[in-house]
This record gives sequence, C-alpha cells and structure tokens, in this order.
Amino acid sequence: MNIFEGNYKLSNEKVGIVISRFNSNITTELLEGAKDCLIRHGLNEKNIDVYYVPGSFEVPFLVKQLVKTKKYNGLIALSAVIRGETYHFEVVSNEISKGISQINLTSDIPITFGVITADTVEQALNRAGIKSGNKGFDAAMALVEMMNLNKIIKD
Ligand SMILES: Nc1c(NC[C@H](O)[C@H](O)[C@H](O)CO)[nH]c(=O)[nH]c1=O
Ligand SMILES: CC(=O)[C@@H](O)COP(=O)(O)O
Repeated sequence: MNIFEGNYKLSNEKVGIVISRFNSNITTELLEGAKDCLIRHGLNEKNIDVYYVPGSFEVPFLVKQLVKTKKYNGLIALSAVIRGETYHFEVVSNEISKGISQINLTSDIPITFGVITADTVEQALNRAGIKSGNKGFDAAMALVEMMNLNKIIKD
C-alpha cells in the first residue's frame, strides 16, 4: 500500500485555524478558501474553530497553545505579510515561518502554513483567490493530506 494515497475524506476531525487580523481584507479571503477546502472534503463547519490574533507575529504563540489543548487533529496558520518601507517585513515574515516550523517539529498534529509574504497588495490579493490561487485553500489541502497520513501512521 502506498501510504501517500489516502481517500482524503474527512469525517469527525477537529481543525483549528489561527488567522491574523492584520491585512484582514486579505486574510479573510484566505479563511474562506481554507474553509471551502475543508468542507469540500467532508468536514462539517462546526468542526472548524477560528481564532483571531492581532498579527503574524502572534500566530505561532496561539498555535503552540492550541497544540497543548490536544483538541485538534490539525491546525492552519493564516496571515498576510506585505512589504512596507523598512526591514520589518523580513523580521515578521521570518518569525512566523520559523515559529510554525519549530512548533511542527515538536507537535504530534500537523500544522500547515497559509501565509502570504508579498511585496505589494496586488501580489497578496492575487494569492488570496483573485488570480494566482488561494494560499488558504492550499494550506487546508495540505492539512487534509497530512491529517490523513498522520492517522494512517498512528493506526
Ligand atoms: N506589518 C505586518 C504585521 N505587523 C504586525 C506584527 O505581526 C505584530 O502584530 C506586531 O508587531 C505586534 O506584535 N503583521 C502582519 O500580519 N502583516 C504585516 O504586513
Ligand atoms: C510587514 C510590515 O511590518 C510592514 O507592513 C510595516 O511597514 P513599514 O516597514 O513601512 O513600517
């Protein structure tokens, strides 16, 4: 059996989504994409909990706390970091990326990365469902596969 070929049909899994309010005009679209993907794969919307944090920098903290609750089969991090005039873009982008990666390495549930890091608002909008896909949908699709794989390994 090829363990990487699952039926990808969700049932009673619980998913938590941590979303940044910063650039909410974009992150809201990421959330819709993520929920669309999960529901299309059979998850009831009542099994999806959404947690809002101020910005990308705060996302890893809440993801870490949600892992500790042991309530969820998987978590999704959603945010949008858009370059301004200073080095702050690099700092924020690197910290959320590093933070989610580090939590993944010690967590027994998968956490996927639906974070847009863009030079312009147009680039960000295009990746939130306008022209270049939806990073929220993509992160949810990755979580569907990872939860399926995690379940196979644990069974
Ligand atoms: N510039 C962006 C931020 N900055 C805010 C930080 O994430 C953080 O909330 C603040 O430094 C307080 O700790 N956040 C984003 O999500 N996107 C940005 O473009
Ligand atoms: C990514 C950011 O933190 C950025 O939006 C902040 O803008 P600025 O670098 O002009 O302060």
